[in-house]
Amino acid sequence: MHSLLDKKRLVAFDLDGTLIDSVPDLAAALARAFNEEGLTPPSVEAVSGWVGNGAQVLVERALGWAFDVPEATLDEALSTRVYAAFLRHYGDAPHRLTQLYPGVADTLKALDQAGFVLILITNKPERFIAPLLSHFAIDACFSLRLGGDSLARKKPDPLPLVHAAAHFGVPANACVMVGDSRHDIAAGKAAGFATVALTYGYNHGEPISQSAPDALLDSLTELLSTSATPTVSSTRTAR
Ligand SMILES: O=C(O)COP(=O)(O)O
Ligand SMILES: [Mg+2]
Repeated sequence: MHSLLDKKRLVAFDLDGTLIDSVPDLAAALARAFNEEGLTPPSVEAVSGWVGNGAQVLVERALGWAFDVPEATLDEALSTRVYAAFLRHYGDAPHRLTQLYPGVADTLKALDQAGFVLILITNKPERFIAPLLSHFAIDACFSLRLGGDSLARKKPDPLPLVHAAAHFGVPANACVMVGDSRHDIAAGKAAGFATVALTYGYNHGEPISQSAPDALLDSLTELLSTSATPTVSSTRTAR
């Protein structure tokens, strides 16, 4: 196991950009919603820069781009309509193009078998969690699943993390947050969790190292390998 997991009991995982590469389906649903309004859909790459603060913010960022206006000045009726259409289209096809990142299923199973409490904390609406986890056959690993609308506040607020730790009676210093975006690392630090960042996900186009996580990994499988000898990734950790 990675040394960061020493004496840890609970590991919280982010979903989009950490366990699954979901942007192709998010972009496809957005494209359908935009087409219904006669709007030009954004590229998949643009969408990857807007993921991280939940579905509603994603739609607002996309509309802000389409009209070249600040999101706060968007027409409310249009935003509401496009958001509803996006939810409908995404719900129809949440895993047509989406893929599990390499090594994810085996890593989760190994951590589960090693006795860690595994939980999922995503900013995605809760309704999409179950179909995605069951499609990729990783649902049984998680003892708790929280979406962006499950509690009063979502990441970067620490509330879902604090809630999960309290739910299982695990002190924060025995918990780890694993994610791909600055919102995961900010929430983890604010909750008193150790933080692990993945370099391959979506972080608004910025290197996640800027968030100074406790560990920076290029693959989730590195959680299973001992880090007693510093690796290329772990030497980057402290910055
Ligand atoms: O829905 C989003 O914007 C991001 O979801 P995540 O928290 O699983 O990365
Ligand atoms: Mg993410």
